[in-house]
Amino acid sequence: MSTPRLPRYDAVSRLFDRQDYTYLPLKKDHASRPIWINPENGHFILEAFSPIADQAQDFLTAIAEPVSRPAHIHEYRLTPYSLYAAVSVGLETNDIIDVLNRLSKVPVPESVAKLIRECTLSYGKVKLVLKQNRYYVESQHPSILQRLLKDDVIRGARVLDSGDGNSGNSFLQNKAPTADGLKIPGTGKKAQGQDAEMFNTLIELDKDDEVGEDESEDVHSFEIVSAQVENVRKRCNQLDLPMLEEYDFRNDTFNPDLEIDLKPITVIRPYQEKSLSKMFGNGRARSGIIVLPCGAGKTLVGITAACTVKKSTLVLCTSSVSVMQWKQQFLMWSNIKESRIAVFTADQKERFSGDAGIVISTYSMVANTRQRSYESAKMMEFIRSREWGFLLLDEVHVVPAQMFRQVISTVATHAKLGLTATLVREDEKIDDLNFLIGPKLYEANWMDLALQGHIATVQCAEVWCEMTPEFYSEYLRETSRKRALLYAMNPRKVQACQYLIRYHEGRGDKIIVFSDNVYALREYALLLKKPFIYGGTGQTERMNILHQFQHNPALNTMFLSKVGDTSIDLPEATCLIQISSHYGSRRQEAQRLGRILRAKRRNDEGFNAFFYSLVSKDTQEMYYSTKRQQFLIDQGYAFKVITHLEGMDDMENLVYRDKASRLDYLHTVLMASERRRMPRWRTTTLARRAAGSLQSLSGGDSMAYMEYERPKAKKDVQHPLFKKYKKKRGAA
Ligand SMILES: Nc1ncnc2c1ncn2[C@@H]1O[C@H](COP(=O)(O)OP(=O)(O)OP(=O)(O)O)[C@@H](O)[C@H]1O
Repeated sequence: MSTPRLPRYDAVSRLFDRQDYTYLPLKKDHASRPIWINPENGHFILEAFSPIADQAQDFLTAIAEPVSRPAHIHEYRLTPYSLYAAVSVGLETNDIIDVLNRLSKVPVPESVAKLIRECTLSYGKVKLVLKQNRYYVESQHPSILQRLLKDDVIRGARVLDSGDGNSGNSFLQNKAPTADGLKIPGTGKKAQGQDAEMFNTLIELDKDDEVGEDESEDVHSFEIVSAQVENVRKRCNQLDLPMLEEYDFRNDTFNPDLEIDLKPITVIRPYQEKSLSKMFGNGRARSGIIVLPCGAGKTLVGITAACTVKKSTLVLCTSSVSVMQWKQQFLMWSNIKESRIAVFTADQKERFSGDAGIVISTYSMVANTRQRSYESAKMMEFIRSREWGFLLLDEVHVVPAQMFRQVISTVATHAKLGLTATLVREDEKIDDLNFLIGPKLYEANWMDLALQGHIATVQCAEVWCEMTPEFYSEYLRETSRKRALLYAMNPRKVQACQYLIRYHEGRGDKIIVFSDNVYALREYALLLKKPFIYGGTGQTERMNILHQFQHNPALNTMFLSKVGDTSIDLPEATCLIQISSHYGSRRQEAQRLGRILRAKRRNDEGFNAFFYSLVSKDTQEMYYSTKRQQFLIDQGYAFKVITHLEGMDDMENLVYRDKASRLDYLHTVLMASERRRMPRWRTTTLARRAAGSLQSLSGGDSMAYMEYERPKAKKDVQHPLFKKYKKKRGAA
């Protein structure tokens, strides 16, 4: 091996310190290649302005985790999970290294190639397939099955007389099913064609050799006892041979078919098609997670997947409001008969007619292990006693891993699809999803969808509001609990809110003002004479306000607590103002932005939606605000900082203009805090209490909404390859 060249030292070298990679030999034609590879940490930098950036982006999203994707330069990170996902959508070790080499300005560093080889050689080689209600461990590589059968646990789980004429001494040999006859657009030949095209352009692969490989080769398998599936899965993970889960739904004659198709008028969008092609690319249903921005139509993706599988489907959502929305969307997009859809919530316990159907419920209803009403217990028996073709899991990022385990062990299902907008990766619970549901199959780029007009273009701004001297001196004196109250109620912030509402109402916008703090929500709304909705608002009043907001031109602003973060589809809204928020939740920030991404007017010429975050200057809120924005910044949003709102101080009827009224107001705020007239509202406490009260009002009990500090990794749930990888990184 040749010795590595040393960095070239020049005038700017000191700025790069250990990140000086000028020693890496640039290829002659590097200018036409779009990727830089960091040999030390497996990060890729993509020049998003390159003519082949689109193809490169497709490829990088398939093999790596997007870290940050602003307009011109994108950053991706290679991880064992991302490589696991790459293999699960059909990419092979050599393809990955070859394509990377084609796209890279420098030869693929050996450290990176080694990681790819280590993580992918064994991944995807073993599949768990449920055929006619029997579980098979399947592989195209007999040697791998032999290796598995040397393991006591796996050998013990094997069915020795499978009853199909096979003695169990030799592997059952059969043909892998072909992808023909698959109906959803983009998952059949066309999607494979697109993939093939990309590969051909990039690596000039021989199509016959590579693309159709899976369809022509023999596969080998052995049957395992269904009660041992979980143990075998665990054991395979420990042996660095994780099993991919696939459902051969077209050959499943055991489970009755469900009559469901997309309506002819339903046209799915290209990115929805692409995400589904990752799931159904080889004619079977792969379990995994699809990540699409808020408002990009995850519901239709889930419905199209259900229309493809055409077997009994269980849909789980976070609240009873979502349950009703899913039902309505199934009826809107597909031709399913209403009698075939059943709803299972605290208020409704229906069953579908016929032998196949859809049940829509909440995670908490299905995971609940407490004493249940007679009706609920019967409904659970109905769910438990049958085999489900497809399990659709909505908003997987807010559901604790324990709840998933409960659900997954309760429901016998062949394929699982998780849907989410923000897969926050450093949370251990999110990591668990990879193995509880499956790998991430697809993640869309927010900016691309905005450019194509599928979601709105949003101008984001952080408005810095000076604390008034009275509030600030109180702030400096107080404990952190009261501090949070003071920066939320800062009179300059109230004024900014008043000003922005007036300005945007004047432009014809419909405005939602968000506050996590119910006390602040009420006070602001009452002062500015606008309606507000929070957990305690009755259903009739809530519906009335939402209806007025949508249809009454005289009502253009409403205040919403965190009950409005999800499950509220208000395409009329074009402007968001956030006055108080969870202290560091990037996820919540993204979900709030999601409320305006679906703006009806998004395709009007020059249309922009607006997202303002009001922050009290020189307080802790500034730190939390910066932290919250990180996810959106990584998606390419730029937050402008506004330090002065032009004309605000001269505005007619500006609240708290004089010192006396501000002192009065301060007194009221402090008194309110003392008397505990409001919910205890230190942010962490509020979050915990809200999980018990506000969410239960909307049927979302037990949802985890807070973002947690990264907990210590639990040894037993961590994939060994990941451990290995971490160890190596630590040692490096
Ligand atoms: N292919 C399509 N054609 C027309 N309209 C679509 C299509 N896909 C989605 N929509 C519309 O886009 C809007 C947003 O869809 P949906 O509510 O499923 O988004 P979402 O991704 O679930 O958002 P969130 O994460 O905020 O819940 C809906 O009004 C839906 O009807």
